[in-house]
Amino acid sequence: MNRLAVTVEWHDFADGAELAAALASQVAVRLGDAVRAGGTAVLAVSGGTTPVKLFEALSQQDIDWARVTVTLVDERFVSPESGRSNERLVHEHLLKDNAGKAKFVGLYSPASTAEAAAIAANARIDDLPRPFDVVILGMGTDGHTASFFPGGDRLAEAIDPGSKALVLPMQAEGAGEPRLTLTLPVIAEARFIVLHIEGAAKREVLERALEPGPETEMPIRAVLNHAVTPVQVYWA
Ligand SMILES: O=C(O)[C@H](O)[C@@H](O)[C@H](O)[C@H](O)COP(=O)(O)O
Repeated sequence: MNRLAVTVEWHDFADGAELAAALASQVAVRLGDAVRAGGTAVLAVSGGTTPVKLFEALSQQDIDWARVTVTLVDERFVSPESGRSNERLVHEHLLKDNAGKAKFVGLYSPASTAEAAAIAANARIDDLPRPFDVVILGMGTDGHTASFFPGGDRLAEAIDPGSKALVLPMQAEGAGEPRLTLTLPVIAEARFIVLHIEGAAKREVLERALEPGPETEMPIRAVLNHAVTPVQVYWA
């Protein structure tokens, strides 16, 4: 495996609340700087259960949210009304209060198949300024991030650093519904990449992923190996 220079910077916290406050403040600084420098900023967030406290803390940050576009790292191919929808999660916990002024670009659209929805999402992501300013990733205990699931039907393309696609559909044993995911290049090129994980089990999984091994076995390795900036690990 071509192991590039992997740099991670650890930021450890006593608990999730302390982590959420610190990370929300750091993300707000980065977004504020980006807006002052270029007029706009793009933040891509992941779903799941871990980021809820972070989203709540972010929604209170006092920055020029009207110039920020929030998008998703990945999405379940379900309607935004579904309890499984990341778009719904972001609307409920992040796009409110101060952050209610932000624009939102989702990955889901009511297409007949995840493939068709991915093509539509690809066009929407292509319309956004890149590289993104901030990308916040989660990780599963199987070593997946985004919807880069081990055994995923489109995993090879999704983690190909030369992928021309920006969004791909993904089906995998551990994924539940069909997924829509940003591809590796969109994530790896971001100006500030955060990996937000909580608990001892996920820390052990990440430490194993930092050892040499196939990216297809622990797809978080694809981000660790190709990120253009040090991956900021926020752990509690
Ligand atoms: O849509 C999703 O599920 C996420 O984008 C996914 O990549 C998530 O970050 C991990 O599965 C961790 O999820 P938890 O935070 O729920 O452990």
